[in-house]
Amino acid sequence: MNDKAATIGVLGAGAWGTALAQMLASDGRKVLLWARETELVDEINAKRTNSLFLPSAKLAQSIHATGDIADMAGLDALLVVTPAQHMGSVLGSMPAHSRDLVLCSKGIEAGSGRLMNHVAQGVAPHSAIAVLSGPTFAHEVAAGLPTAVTLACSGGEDQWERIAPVIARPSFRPYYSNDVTGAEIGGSVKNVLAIACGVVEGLSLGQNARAALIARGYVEMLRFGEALGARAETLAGLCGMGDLVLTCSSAASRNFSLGKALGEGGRAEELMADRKTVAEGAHTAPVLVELAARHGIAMPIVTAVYDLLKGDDPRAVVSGLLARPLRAEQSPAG
Ligand SMILES: NC(=O)c1ccc[n+]([C@@H]2O[C@H](COP(=O)([O-])OP(=O)(O)OC[C@H]3O[C@@H](n4cnc5c(N)ncnc54)[C@H](O)[C@@H]3O)[C@@H](O)[C@H]2O)c1
Ligand SMILES: O=P(O)(O)OC[C@H](O)CO
Repeated sequence: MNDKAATIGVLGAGAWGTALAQMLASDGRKVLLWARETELVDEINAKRTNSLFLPSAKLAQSIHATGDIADMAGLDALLVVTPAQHMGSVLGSMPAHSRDLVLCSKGIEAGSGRLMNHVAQGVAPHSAIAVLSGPTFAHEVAAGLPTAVTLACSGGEDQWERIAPVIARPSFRPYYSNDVTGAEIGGSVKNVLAIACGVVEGLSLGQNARAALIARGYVEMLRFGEALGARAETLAGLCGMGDLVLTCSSAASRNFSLGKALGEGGRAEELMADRKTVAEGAHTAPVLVELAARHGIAMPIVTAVYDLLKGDDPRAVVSGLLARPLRAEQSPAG
């Protein structure tokens, strides 16, 4: 595939899909953007805005929106940017084709416990899967601010050489990895930890507590990742530690802000019902707790987030975390 001639599309016109389309179109390249909402297709094509999910951006002329997923079928490369729980159904509704699928969602499928690359490979067996993940607030990428990501390619360096030039831009810099599992686990686990950091903020527990939570949460990410075959060096990179630092320190994160509202006394059910945007950590926490139990891995912070989402009192959950037995920092018991 010649990178200038490669045709590219984005599946999903939430904040992140729209920002990625804008980034890809920043050099004038044509980008086809599939939106689930009919009114959004019309708005993007007529007004060059996405008032539902990314109101801050004025979209490039070379982005064309479609509501017909069959239009995406013949493209060389597709960035898949649906909420994690809907990736299987959206990809499954598209005609089969052999192409590069770059997965940009961060989550684990509830019920099956599958990572997104397994979900995608199940419904699109002829595609070559890659995972794009890292510290990436959509509004900053749409504004052209400098951003670096991990681009983990299941097809190794051949796939990287094919897709990196199609995706990279002067202010959007992918780094190569072949650790697809690590790239996915970093992005999925950090969302749950960001909720925990938001709770710390909502309860006014201070900066020390937040730093402790980031460091101890990272140990949980490492422990879980290594059990599932991720490499520690991947989790130390952009898609793990990089994204953890971003999301755990900014109220611009939907996960952090959900946690903050929980810490301030909001009820999880009501907070979730009011949202039109996705806070993936709330969907990932229950399945992560299940997987951790299945693999015999201690994840006390992830479990605490799960308890909070079930409606437990935040102060009681924090007291429970602090009351655990004292142990060595590297203890597998958490
Ligand atoms: N927003 C960011 O800054 C950002 C950055 C990196 C990764 N991500 C990840 O990208 C993924 C998409 O997030 P987003 O921020 O673009 O979403 P969003 O919260 O802005 O928008 C919600 C999206 O969910 C879609 N949706 C709702 N119900 C659906 C259904 N039943 N079937 C299919 N789609 C449905 C909507 O069409 C819309 O695209 C998530 O996994 C998220 O973690 C987001
Ligand atoms: O707003 P959040 O919490 O979904 O985070 C967005 C991105 O994942 C940050 O990298």
